[in-house]
This record gives sequence, C-alpha cells and structure tokens, in this order.
Amino acid sequence: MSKADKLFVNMCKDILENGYSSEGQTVRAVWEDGTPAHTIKKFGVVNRYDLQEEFPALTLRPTAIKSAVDELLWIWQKKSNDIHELNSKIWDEWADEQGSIGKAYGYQMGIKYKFPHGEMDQVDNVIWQLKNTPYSRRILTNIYKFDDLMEMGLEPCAYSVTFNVTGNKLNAILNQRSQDILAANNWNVVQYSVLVHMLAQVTGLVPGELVHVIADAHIYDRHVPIIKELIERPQYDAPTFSLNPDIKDFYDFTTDDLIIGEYKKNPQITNIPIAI
Ligand SMILES: Nc1nc(=O)c2c([nH]1)NC[C@@H]1CN(c3ccc(C(=O)N[C@@H](CCC(=O)O)C(=O)O)cc3)CN21
Ligand SMILES: O=c1ccn([C@H]2C[C@H](O)[C@@H](COP(=O)(O)O)O2)c(=O)[nH]1
Repeated sequence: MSKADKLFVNMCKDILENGYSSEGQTVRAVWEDGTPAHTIKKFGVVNRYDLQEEFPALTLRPTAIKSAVDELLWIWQKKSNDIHELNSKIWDEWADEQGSIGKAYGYQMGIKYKFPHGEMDQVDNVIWQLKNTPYSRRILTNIYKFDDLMEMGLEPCAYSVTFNVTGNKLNAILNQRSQDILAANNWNVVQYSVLVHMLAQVTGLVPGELVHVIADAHIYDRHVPIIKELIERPQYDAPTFSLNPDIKDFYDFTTDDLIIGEYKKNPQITNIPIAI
C-alpha cells in the first residue's frame, strides 16, 4: 500500500473534521464565475516522505508525474517564466498577454548572486555546495523576494527548499506558504521528490527524506465532495521510480529520463475546478 495515500487520507480527514472554515471572511481567490473560493484549512501541516522507502505518488487518483516534472524543470532548469516553454496549460490564467508570469518562480531561479565561490544563481549554488561542501547547513533556495512581489503573476507558494546531507543521504525541506490540497498537493510532493532524486544523482548522493511543511493546507469548498469520494477509494502500492543513470549533469535531465514502474491507480477525476 502506498504510504503517500495513507498520509494524504489522514491529512484530508483532519482538515475536514478539525479544519477552520473561511466562510464569512473576505478571501482573495475566486472561482471562474467570480464566486469567492472559500476553504477549510489546517495551519502548520508537516508531512515526511522517506524516498528510500517508496516514490510518494498517490494511487487514489493519477498524478501526472511527467507534467509535474515538466513544470519543475521549467522552474529549476530552464529558469523560465514564459508559459510557451511549459508543456501544460496550468499557468495560463496567471500569465500576461505575452505569456509571462513576471518575476516569479523560474525568473528568480535565474538571478545571479555573489558567493565566496563565484557569481551564480541559486540552483548552481545548491549544486556547487552539494558537491564541494555537502555537510554545510547553508544549502537552500528562497524565491520569496519582497522587492519583486508586485511584478509576480502569483506570489510563490512553494517558495523555499533547504537541503541537508546526512551521511550519504540528501534530504530536503520544502517550505510552502499555501497549498491547494486537491489540485496540487501530490503534484508538489512528486515534483520535489524527483528534484531530490535528480540532485542526489548528479552530486554522488542517494535520496533521503522529503519533509513538506505547509503553512495553510486547504481544501476549497467546491473540492470537498471530490475529496470525500477520493479518500474512500482503494489504495495500491506506489509505483517504483528511478532516473536514467547515464545523466551526470542536472541540466541534461528531461522528462524522458524518468523510469516509472507499473503505476496501478484509480480513475482520474476530470475537470477539477481551479480557484483563480
Ligand atoms: N487554486 C490554485 N491551485 C493551484 O494548485 C495552483 C494555482 N491556483 N495557481 C498556480 C499554480 C498552477 N497549479 C496547478 C494548476 C492546475 C493543475 C491541474 O489542473 N492539474 C490536473 C492535471 C494537469 C495535467 O495533467 O497537466 C490534475 O488533475 O491535478 C495543477 C497545478 C498549481 N497552482
Ligand atoms: O505550486 C503551487 C502553486 C499554487 N498552489 C495554490 C495554493 C493556493 O490555493 C493558490 C494560491 O493562492 P494564494 O491566495 O496566493 O495562497 O495556489 C499550490 O498549492 N501549489
């Protein structure tokens, strides 16, 4: 049985049973028809995934692993803010007429900073440190840049990753200020699990734990009936996962390098409404 499913089901039950409803409050997000998108939420959810134990893909419904990794590589490898360089349509609502999401996500990853070991961007700094000073406690990225918030299509939700090496294991903490549990929880978990696998492979380490810290873990009102049905579904074993072992440079990975074993899963839920 997938541990990721169990964790997801317990988290959803906790939000539904003990969560706090935003009904009566003024909220920013709206549905496509302009109705306020209310949520029920829990503050401060922390989920741990041991990547040695399993690849944490949900089997309750399919997670589009390749599309999720395509978005991850758009941010971490292409360092792009241009939706034309993304193969899915998930960012269309937040882009301007030119197709840019502004100074968000990939744009921030491409900014160069001065470090003792040279001038480079945040991704290259992480890779440099993992190769040269792996036991440093200063290996992290942070794209929540206050100077640029006004020019972002959406303020980053998954905004910081802290990497920490224990023995030969690469661990990571993903800090997320806000999480749409139905649309993006497993999407984000799969993305950052793959990132840990990729960075471990190119720095001579093995994947360890992913710790996902979510400040505001919410279920949107129109998602509640979907979540209630989802968590009653049968659970299967998570798929096996590995990467093409020939890739030695982070910038050479493509979604074709993901080796996903048999992925037994329940049917997809189509047309999930996304709050804007
Ligand atoms: N309300 C909201 N939720 C989000 O998850 C979200 C935002 N807004 N704004 C920006 C990005 C865009 N993200 C999204 C948006 C849509 C899907 C989505 O529709 N996922 C489909 C599969 C998509 C595919 O196969 O390519 C799904 O079934 O989960 C996922 C992430 C995550 N973010
Ligand atoms: O990677 C992502 C990006 C976005 N989200 C969700 C979380 C929220 O539901 C919305 C953003 O709205 P805010 O009012 O700015 O919090 O997008 C996500 O879960 N994962």
